[in-house]
Formats: sequence, structure tokens, C-alpha cells
Amino acid sequence: MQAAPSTLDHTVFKTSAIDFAQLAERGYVVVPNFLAPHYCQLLFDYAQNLAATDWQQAGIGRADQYTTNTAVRQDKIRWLQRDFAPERAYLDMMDGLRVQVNRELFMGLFDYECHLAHYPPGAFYRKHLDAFKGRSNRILTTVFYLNPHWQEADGGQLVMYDERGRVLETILPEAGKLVIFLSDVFMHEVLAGNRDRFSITGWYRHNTSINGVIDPTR
Ligand SMILES: O=C(O)CCC(=O)C(=O)O
Ligand SMILES: [Fe+2]
Repeated sequence: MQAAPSTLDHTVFKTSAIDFAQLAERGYVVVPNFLAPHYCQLLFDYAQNLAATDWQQAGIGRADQYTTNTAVRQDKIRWLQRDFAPERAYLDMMDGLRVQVNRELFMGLFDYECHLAHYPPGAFYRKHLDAFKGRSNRILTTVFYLNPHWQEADGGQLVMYDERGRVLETILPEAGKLVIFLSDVFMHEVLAGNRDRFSITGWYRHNTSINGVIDPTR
């Protein structure tokens, strides 16, 4: 086994290949071991060791329409910032992926925003879309899971639905797994689990800047 680096400062994550043809064809793809286990473990430990004050109750909507609604979602989140080495390492990795997606699929993705998410036991996120057609600049959703040794019996699955509301796939939130899907196409939900569940959810966005002012994230 490869020794785990003690810091992510100068680490470039090594990622495994993504089936871009499948992403183009179906609009979503599941990559089981996107990142090697020792890197996942670093991110998992980092997330676990954050203080309660580093997290906020997740909300729904953006900016002026933002509300928290625990009947819809019950996770706690932390927006990633470049000031913290592990967060910067993840942001850098996902920016590399942005360039790759643009090259492979000509999507013109402009930037990326993401947050850590912590679902305590029993927490869920009801069926939702991450973006509404023509009303959001969120184009592509990414969900990356940090939970080592997650079993079917632990629950917390991500359920993906097709456009007619039929279950497409039920995905176990296992460490190293990356799910990518079109933000305005696929309804999805997070089922309640019985263990603490950690993940990083993010969105590649189009540039909707007006008069040179870039649309703020979040
Ligand atoms: O954690 C997951 O499996 C999905 C999270 C999600 O749907 C979201 O944050 O919008
Ligand atoms: Fe979502």
C-alpha cells in the first residue's frame, strides 16, 4: 500500500479515467474509484476533524431566495475555500476535471463551486433537481463520497430518477466514488442512513456575468 502523504499542500491527486462517451450518451456517469483510498481517507479525516462551527445548516435556493428547510434537507455543509490546503487540493483536482470535460464534450464550463456535506444518522435530502431549465447556471453536478467501508445496510443511498420519475440507479455512497450528472435533468434524493455520511457536492457552471461582473457563487 502506498504511504499516505501527511499534507495535501503539494499533492496532486491522481484520478482514474472517466467514461466521457457514457456521460455524453446518458447524461450521467458513476466512477467507482475516481480517487485512491489514501487520498479519500485524508479528506475524510479532514472533514471529521472540523469543528461544529466550521459547518452551517444547508439551505435551498440561492442568494435572495435562500431558506433553510429541514423538511427537505437535513445535512450540514461547508463551502470549500482555497485558504485550506485539503480544500484547495480538491478544488484544483476538480478544476482539472473541468478542463478535461470541456475538451472532451465541448461544454464550455466556466467555474466550479462545491461544499462538503455531513448527513448525521437519519438525515436525508428529499427528491429534487439541482437546477431548473434555463434558470440556473449550474450545468453539471458532481458528488464525491468519502465514507470508508460503507455497506448497503448503512443506507444513505443516492437515488437517481429518469425524466419520467422511474428509478434509474441506486448508488451506495462509498469512499472514492464520483457521480456526475446534468444538473437540470435528473431528479435525485439522498435516503436516510444510520451512519455519519460525508461527501463533497459541487457544480460546474456557465458564466452568466453581466457587464463584466461575474455572477457570484452560492
Ligand atoms: O450526497 C448526495 O448523494 C447528493 C447530494 C445532493 O443531491 C445535493 O447536495 O444537491
Ligand atoms: Fe442535489
